[in-house]
Amino acid sequence: MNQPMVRIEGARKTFHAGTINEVRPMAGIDLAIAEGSFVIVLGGNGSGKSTLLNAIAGSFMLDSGRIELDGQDVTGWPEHRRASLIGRVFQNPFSGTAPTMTIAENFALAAKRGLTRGLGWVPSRQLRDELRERVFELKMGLEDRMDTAIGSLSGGQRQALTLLMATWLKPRLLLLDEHTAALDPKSADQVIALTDRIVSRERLTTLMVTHSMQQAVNLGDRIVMMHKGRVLHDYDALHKRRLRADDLLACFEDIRRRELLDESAAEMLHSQYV
Ligand SMILES: Nc1ncnc2c1ncn2[C@@H]1O[C@H](COP(=O)(O)OP(=O)(O)OP(=O)(O)O)[C@@H](O)[C@H]1O
Repeated sequence: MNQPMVRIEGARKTFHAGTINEVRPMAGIDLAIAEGSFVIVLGGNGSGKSTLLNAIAGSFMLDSGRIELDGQDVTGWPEHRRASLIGRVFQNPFSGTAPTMTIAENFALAAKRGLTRGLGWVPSRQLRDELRERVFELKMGLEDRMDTAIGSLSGGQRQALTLLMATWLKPRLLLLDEHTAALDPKSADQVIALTDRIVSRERLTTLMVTHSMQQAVNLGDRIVMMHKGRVLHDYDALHKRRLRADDLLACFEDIRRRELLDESAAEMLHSQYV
């Protein structure tokens, strides 16, 4: 691999260390992601998927390890500095946009990201024209509603617009954290199709967290499977092409079976000493 877009080395993070609530969602992660790669991140609840994305985005500092983005060591960079390189979409469709502002105003703000001066939240003529074209492509009938407050739209419409906003300036890295999980099935399908279109058209380096095995087999060129704060499996494009949703389900069942065995072994050990 030439210089990867993301390089993570020996990343560790423990929350609430030394207390009864101690959790270790990053237990030593090494990962290199090539420019233009679309990586699906899978794993059970609490395996550390969102924490991985948050660590890259700089939502917290690592206990140890290093993160490089686009060839730069960003380990010590605060979140707002990394935001100039990263587009993010979260699970909650109400979190990525300003609800009382119109579609056009929200996009004017998105277009300002990374710039300190020059543009305000009043959209220019050029932005409006470009926006209308891109919103028309969504086929959600929103192109005539540019001056509607975003808060009055459905979750699916908002999430589609949030995705468009997050990718407007072609970020070096796109982070999608279960961005369709809160949507009804039809809207989720629409947003997934849009995701696929934008990511392939712009060749965006992308990490997408999902619980959907179907999305995992249909999208992207690599699957990273997390377990207990580590990368348990890493399937490259060749391997991924042969995978079916059933294979991934079987993999999850195997993890669960091993966990149950570990739990009962621990209980047996505990009962011998109590
Ligand atoms: N900022 C934080 N403070 C304290 N604990 C945290 C923090 N972020 C994550 N955790 C904990 O780390 C563990 C892993 O969380 P994470 O959200 O990364 O899991 P996940 O794999 O995304 O799970 P899910 O599929 O349920 O969303 C969980 O126990 C979570 O409570």
